[in-house]
Amino acid sequence: MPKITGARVILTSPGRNFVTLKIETDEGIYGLGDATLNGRELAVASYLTDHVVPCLIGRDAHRIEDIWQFLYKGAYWRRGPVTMSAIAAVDTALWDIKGKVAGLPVYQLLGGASRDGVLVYSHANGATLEETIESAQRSAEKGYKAIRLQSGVPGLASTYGVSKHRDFYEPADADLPTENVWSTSKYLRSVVPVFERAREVLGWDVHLLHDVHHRLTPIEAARLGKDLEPYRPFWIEDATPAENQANFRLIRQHTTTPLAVGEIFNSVWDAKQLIEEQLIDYIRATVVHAGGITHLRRLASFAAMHNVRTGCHGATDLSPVCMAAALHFDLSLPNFGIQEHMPHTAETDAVFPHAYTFDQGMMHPGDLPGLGVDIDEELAAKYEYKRAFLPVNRLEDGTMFDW
Ligand SMILES: O=C(O)[C@@H](O)[C@H](O)[C@H](O)CO
Ligand SMILES: [Mg+2]
Repeated sequence: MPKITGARVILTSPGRNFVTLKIETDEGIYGLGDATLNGRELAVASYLTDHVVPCLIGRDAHRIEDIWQFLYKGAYWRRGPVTMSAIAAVDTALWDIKGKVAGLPVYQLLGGASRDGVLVYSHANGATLEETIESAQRSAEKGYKAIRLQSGVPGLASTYGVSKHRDFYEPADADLPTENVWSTSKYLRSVVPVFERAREVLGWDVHLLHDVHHRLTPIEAARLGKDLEPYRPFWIEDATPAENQANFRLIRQHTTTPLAVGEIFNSVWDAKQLIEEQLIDYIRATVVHAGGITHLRRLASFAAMHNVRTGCHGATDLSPVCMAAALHFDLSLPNFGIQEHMPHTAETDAVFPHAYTFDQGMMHPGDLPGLGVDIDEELAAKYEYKRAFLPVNRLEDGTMFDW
């Protein structure tokens, strides 16, 4: 059995912050886990270094489930994004080690491939409708079969999903939170024209998605869902905040537009009612924020019983280590739906060399033993951690709102 001899946190910021856990064993094999919690990175780093690493030394690295239960039950204070991201990093690193010891890619340990490749969706952004459509056309030319459309809202200076950099949306770049201004009525008027134009230009063979980013009330979301029905969106995401899971009942009663939620969830318990009552179609939880591969499998199995498929979060606030883990998970899962794909910068890819590939709108985790992703520690050390926040949002009268 591989015995854990050391574990440490590696901070790096090749354009944005990433937290990585590296677990070493006496057999010279090591594993990696992503522990990045966008905007709160150091909290997870400390949780790992100060409270988790000392408990790992000397343990059998093969006992993934037991270590998961030890960290979850042993914390006493259960769940929450910091705790669950820390547990996820350990869990992911242990799957990586198990794969390397077995000489098999992680998806083989999860039951083997359930499909040839993983359908991914890209981001199309633009300050105006026309810019967004052009961005979507570039995605289609790259081979994407599914595209998320986010467009600037006429009358609002800036909004979620719209970037100053062409085709690349990266919100967490401010030393203190940037303040955006929001108007629901202006937004609601702007969405349908984007979908209408996208169908005219891109046709019907491509899946179109949209992220509402928790900004509507249930009745407003119901209206948007109905208005978008003629354009057959693949989903609308985070239509309303989900702390109160019953919120989704109202949306569901009014529209057949598929609903996705859960990138900010960290546990199966965050989605219990949503799944049991079949209030959603896609669950967005992913490896790093939802307790690792071990917990995400549990969530996906539960979802499968209620016709809910997965649609893992895959923005650039998750490192290539999480992306690799998500792809192994996606490939193996019977009730996989879609995977978000927001390519990392060349700087990030150089710090995290990886075996996963993109071809014609599909991704594959590759066949290297373990996760097939590494970290170049020398290069990583060149990019120092830099404090960064996500933006906040206020209504036009100054009221604090959901971002
Ligand atoms: O669906 C998404 O990719 C987004 O909601 C981002 O992950 C979020 O804004 C944090 O950067
Ligand atoms: Mg989202």
